[in-house]
Amino acid sequence: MISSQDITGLILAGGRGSRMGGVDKGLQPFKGQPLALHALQRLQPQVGQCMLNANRSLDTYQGFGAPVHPDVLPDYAGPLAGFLTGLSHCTTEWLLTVPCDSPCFPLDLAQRMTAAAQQASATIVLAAGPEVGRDGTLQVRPQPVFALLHRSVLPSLQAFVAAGGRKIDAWTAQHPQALCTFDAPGDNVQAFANANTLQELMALQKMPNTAD
Ligand SMILES: Nc1nc2c(ncn2[C@@H]2O[C@H](COP(=O)(O)OP(=O)(O)OP(=O)(O)O)[C@@H](O)[C@H]2O)c(=O)[nH]1
Ligand SMILES: [Mg+2]
Repeated sequence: MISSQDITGLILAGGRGSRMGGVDKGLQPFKGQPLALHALQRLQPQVGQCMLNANRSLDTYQGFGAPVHPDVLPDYAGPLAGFLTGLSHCTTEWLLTVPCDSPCFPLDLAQRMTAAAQQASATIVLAAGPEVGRDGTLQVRPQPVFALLHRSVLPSLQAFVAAGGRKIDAWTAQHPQALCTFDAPGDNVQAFANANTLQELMALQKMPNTAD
């Protein structure tokens, strides 16, 4: 069994936030506290230790009480740059990533992701969960910024990004991987709701079933 102590949680807060007008998204308030702090507090009880990946306002992120690491790659290379940064600083067997802008993620994320890793003997597990499709219906889709990565995949990720690779699925496809689906009865259909714009963030705050 994989113990929670074998997992380092990583909050991804290193993006441009362009759809939010270029603000530092992790610092935008959600229910009275910064999004990234909210995500950190939701992940901390699930794992042995946590760290934050951010590229701006590093002093503010430092104040959240977990180590802060800016991207090891320049120029906002995307979420894989966050994965690479996290794996580069990870001293546990596993790294579990969550984005800062989906503050309602499952409280049993780590437990179910590690169970999926063991069941499939996978070195990479991606979450899958409901999302509102273009036709307005809920569809279960991969949520690839929610990733459980075994530390052994670091050299492969280094090589992939060094060759210019930026797409998460193109990289994960190179490894034994599993999908962990969060669509059981009782699972929150809003668990992976994502605030990319200020309007989406306001809507997320007003949703009734997003409380901890
Ligand atoms: N470290 C790092 N993380 C990133 C980067 N780009 C996106 N992310 C993170 O990946 C997750 C998903 O990002 P998006 O919401 O698609 O992108 P964003 O940059 O936050 O916002 P947009 O610029 O509006 O796309 C978020 O947690 C981001 O913080 C990057 O260049 N570096
Ligand atoms: Mg997003």
